Amino acid sequence: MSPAAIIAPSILSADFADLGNECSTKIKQGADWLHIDVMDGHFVPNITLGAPIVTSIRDHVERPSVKHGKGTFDCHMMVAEPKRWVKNFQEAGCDLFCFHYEAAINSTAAETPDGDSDLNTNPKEMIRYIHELGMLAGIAIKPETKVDVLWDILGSKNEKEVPDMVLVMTVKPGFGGQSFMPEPLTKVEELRKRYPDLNIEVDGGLGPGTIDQAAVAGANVIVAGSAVFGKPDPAAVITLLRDAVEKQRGKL
Ligand SMILES: O=C(CO)[C@H](O)[C@H](O)COP(=O)(O)O
Repeated sequence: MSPAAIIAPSILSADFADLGNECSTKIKQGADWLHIDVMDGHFVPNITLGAPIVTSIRDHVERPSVKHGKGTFDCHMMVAEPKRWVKNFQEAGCDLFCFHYEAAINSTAAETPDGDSDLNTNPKEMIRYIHELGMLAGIAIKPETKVDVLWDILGSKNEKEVPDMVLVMTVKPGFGGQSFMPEPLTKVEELRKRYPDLNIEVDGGLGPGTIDQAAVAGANVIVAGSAVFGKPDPAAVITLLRDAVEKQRGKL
């Protein structure tokens, strides 16, 4: 059976002028994690936020007391040079650092803000580095990236190099409010078949109309931005998303 449902509202659709309150309210309304979309204007054609904002919202949301627990900051790093920001985000209060496979393999520079210039951004090295800094590690793939690129990483004999979560994008990364792409769900199915215990996250266009397809495919970590923030009853949407996943797990 797949792991329990985890609902992670994407703050991309929050009121940024009231971000601390928006985040703490979503946790009170039943969210498990907060999905924090970090965009650098290079990896994706949009700019959002950096570590100082994560530090500010951390003051409003208690740190999880257990691994994967309530209040986990799931930082989705849509940045061209993810290794530069690992330490920076750990210090800011990030719990799960999720980088893009495509960025890691194409990254040429990895100088951190401290001047640490380790140029090795191989995905397994990245995962080890994130774990050494005490965070959970996630690896994300864009809709056009084949799932096969993950087999070597997920099959690593060194547990420090194995990710805690795989994120399968169901929209092109860059903007909230896009239409859900069903094609990437075949990747979720294959991941779930091979790795029954893996946390598999889907992100992009998820809401009441699309959650069932994602849940049937085997996703258990559900990111939803525009379907949750600014809606009249966010708690009801969060419950609906959770129930769809739990139904597939035979828990409802
Ligand atoms: O990573 C993202 C975009 O790159 C967002 O997290 C995602 O699109 C969520 O927004 P919505 O639920 O409105 O589609």
